[in-house]
Amino acid sequence: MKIAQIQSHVYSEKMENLEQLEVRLRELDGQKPDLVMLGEMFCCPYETSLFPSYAEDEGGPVWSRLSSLAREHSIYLAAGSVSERDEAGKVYNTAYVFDRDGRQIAKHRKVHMFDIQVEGGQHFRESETLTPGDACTVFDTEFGKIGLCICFDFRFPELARRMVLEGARLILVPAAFNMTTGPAHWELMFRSRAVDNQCFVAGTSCARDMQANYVAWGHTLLVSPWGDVIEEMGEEEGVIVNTIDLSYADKVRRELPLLSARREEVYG
Ligand SMILES: O=C(O)CCC(=O)C(=O)O
Repeated sequence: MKIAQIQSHVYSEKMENLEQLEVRLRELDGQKPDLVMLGEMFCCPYETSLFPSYAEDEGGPVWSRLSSLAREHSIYLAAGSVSERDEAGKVYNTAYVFDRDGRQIAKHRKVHMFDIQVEGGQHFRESETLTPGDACTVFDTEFGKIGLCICFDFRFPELARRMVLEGARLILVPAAFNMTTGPAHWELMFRSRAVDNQCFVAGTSCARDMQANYVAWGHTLLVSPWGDVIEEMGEEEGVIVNTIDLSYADKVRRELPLLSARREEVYG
């Protein structure tokens, strides 16, 4: 499976982000990626006050464009996350995945709200304007099952474990760590989840913008089921493309049988 991760700049003009994505996808065509992945809130500046005004219904203009792009390029498009509004007017941080025909095959609403207050560091309160989702998301592809969650969700090992128990051998995490938690926990978290769950993990961030209200850490990365960083970017815009074989997760699980040796009765 060839996976491309796009670390893009976030423009405040929503549709400009889609235009840039189109350019990137055309550039990527020659490499024939199977799955293309984007960062968290890739078409909305990461600010709680902006989430409601950027929000669209499922099926709205951004959704439709993403679906068409997946079909035109014949790719699985894990379209980072976007701001979604439901019929009741509630707003969610939502990740959609489209298949090669542009059909939506997965939808994950961020379950854990990113409400933190680090003394002398990052403050953020997603719950000011967002509503949490309440589901664990795993979807099927021609390569097997893939798990999906959003940024802060991945700090909760229980969620990743559940995805893996439901068959995921790759977990996609559109994310946006910051200048406080990025250097401390970004790579550590991805490598820990990969090692514990013996699966590939792909974390895709937007590029760093020092002018933005919330400064993203960047460092889009891909980690193997053995915990090796296959590739990690810096903070700039760009794309990484890697070929992975999900059956490698089976090999690691056979050789170092952690998942099968669990003792649920002891853990309670
Ligand atoms: O967990 C972190 O440090 C960052 C989380 C975050 O930025 C998010 O959930 O969007």
